[in-house]
Amino acid sequence: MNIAIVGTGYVGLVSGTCFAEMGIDVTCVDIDQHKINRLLQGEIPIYEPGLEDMVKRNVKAGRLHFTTDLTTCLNNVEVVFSAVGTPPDEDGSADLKYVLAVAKTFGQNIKKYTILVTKSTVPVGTAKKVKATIQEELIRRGEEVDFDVASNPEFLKEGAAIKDFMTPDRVVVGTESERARKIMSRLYKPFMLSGERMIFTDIPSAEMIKYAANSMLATRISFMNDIANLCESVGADVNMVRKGIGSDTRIGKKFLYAGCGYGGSCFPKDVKALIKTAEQNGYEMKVLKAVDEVNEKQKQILFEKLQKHYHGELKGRTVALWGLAFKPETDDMREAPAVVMIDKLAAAGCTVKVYDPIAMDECRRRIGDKIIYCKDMYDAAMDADVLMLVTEWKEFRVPDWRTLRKIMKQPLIFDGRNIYDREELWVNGFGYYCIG
Ligand SMILES: NC(=O)c1ccc[n+]([C@@H]2O[C@H](COP(=O)([O-])OP(=O)(O)OC[C@H]3O[C@@H](n4cnc5c(N)ncnc54)[C@H](O)[C@@H]3O)[C@@H](O)[C@H]2O)c1
Ligand SMILES: O=c1ccn([C@@H]2O[C@H](COP(=O)(O)OP(=O)(O)O[C@H]3O[C@H](CO)[C@@H](O)[C@H](O)[C@H]3O)[C@@H](O)[C@H]2O)c(=O)[nH]1
Repeated sequence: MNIAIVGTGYVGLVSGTCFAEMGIDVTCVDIDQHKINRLLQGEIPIYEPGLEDMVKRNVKAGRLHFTTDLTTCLNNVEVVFSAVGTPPDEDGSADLKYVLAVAKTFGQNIKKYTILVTKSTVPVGTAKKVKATIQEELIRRGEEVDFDVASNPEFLKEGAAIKDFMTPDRVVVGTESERARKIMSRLYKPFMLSGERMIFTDIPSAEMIKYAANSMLATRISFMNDIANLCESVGADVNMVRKGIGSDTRIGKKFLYAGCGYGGSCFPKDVKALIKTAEQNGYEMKVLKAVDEVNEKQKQILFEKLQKHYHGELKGRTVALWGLAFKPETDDMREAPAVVMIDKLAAAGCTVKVYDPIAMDECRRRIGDKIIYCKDMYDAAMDADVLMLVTEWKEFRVPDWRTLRKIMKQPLIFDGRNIYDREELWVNGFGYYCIG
């Protein structure tokens, strides 16, 4: 089977490579010539554990190709996945210009039955717009070519993307034709231990499932952040509360970790987009508005604690920041809490020394030279008044407390992900603040 995947970002490159791993012939297409050139030279433009080896293996096996030319490869494929970005518009709604541009090229060039599958996260009603765009182009050409559209939202998490794609909890496919459904079943068969994890729906439901899933997960996080803040006021321990409620199987253990806010390219934008979709349909998503508001505040909470500790006198302090990426195992800094923290610290007149195992280059690209980039975690902590942990990379979990106490100006830690043991830090002579 031959397929094309348009958009060679986190979703497109991972999905394409995983399909190729299953023996499918995949052409990955991107308009970014620089990105495609790098891929053609064997360079992987993003950091995702395990991806580089898998890309190389499949390129070598002749099953994975890269191009900027969607037009030509359309002649040879049965299915085209659209995995382009859907960034937030100024008003918070999803910007569909890239999705519709792909639909246009598809309509202008298909010569035989092909399915255009939207993998990007798009609001309900997008498939209709995609279909109308293709039909318009076919009318313009004066030709009739059979095609289908389908919705196949992606649920992978960055940092665990390959595992998530290879062994998905479920694959959701919204279709409106039996022919498309059969082809999609065949395509995903290698990933299914049993057919039960393949969920076929109508297209609007598939589009909604993606937003509802992300919104539910974001809701759990904001709820736990609210609980953590209350725990602090009443003298309860949020980690114990998490264990206590998570062991109720109706609640479950995952996505209950309090912290300095959720970031990334998905939760913040998808929560906002769903609020907007509701508004456009005359409905108010009260819960989600609160989820978003709690998260915006939560990203500032460590800074507020720091301000309180120093009675508002932050000017001239040196702060070491451990972690820049929005979560461990990725170089992605989109909507990362670290960005908010850096802005606040810099505006307050602090010197900020940062270290992240993978996201240093990405940070330089985004933030430039207003902060100091350090060669390792201890270099960042050297002569710092305070150490702030924002991203819970594994290498930060068991630091050498004795060394830290020696090299820091003051032994003071603000833990934005609750990874350290309060008692252990006190025994080692550190001042310790966490979430909750
Ligand atoms: N990042 C994630 O973890 C994740 C997970 C699930 C779903 N999603 C959704 O998937 C979509 C893609 O996300 P991403 O993080 O991979 O985005 P990304 O920004 O990493 O990649 C998008 C790619 O699309 C390319 N592109 C844009 N227009 C194009 C066109 N007309 N033709 C060819 N290429 C084009 C861009 O150059 C870019 O390389 C979004 O809708 C996102 O919400 C993302
Ligand atoms: O208990 C938790 C779990 C996560 N987070 C934060 O939430 C954000 C998002 O984390 P995660 O969901 O692991 O990463 P993403 O790659 O953004 O994945 C989400 O967004 C993707 C894009 O839509 C979906 O495909 C995934 O299913 C969904 O988990 C990060 O800042 C985490 O630090 C918490 O604060 N507490």
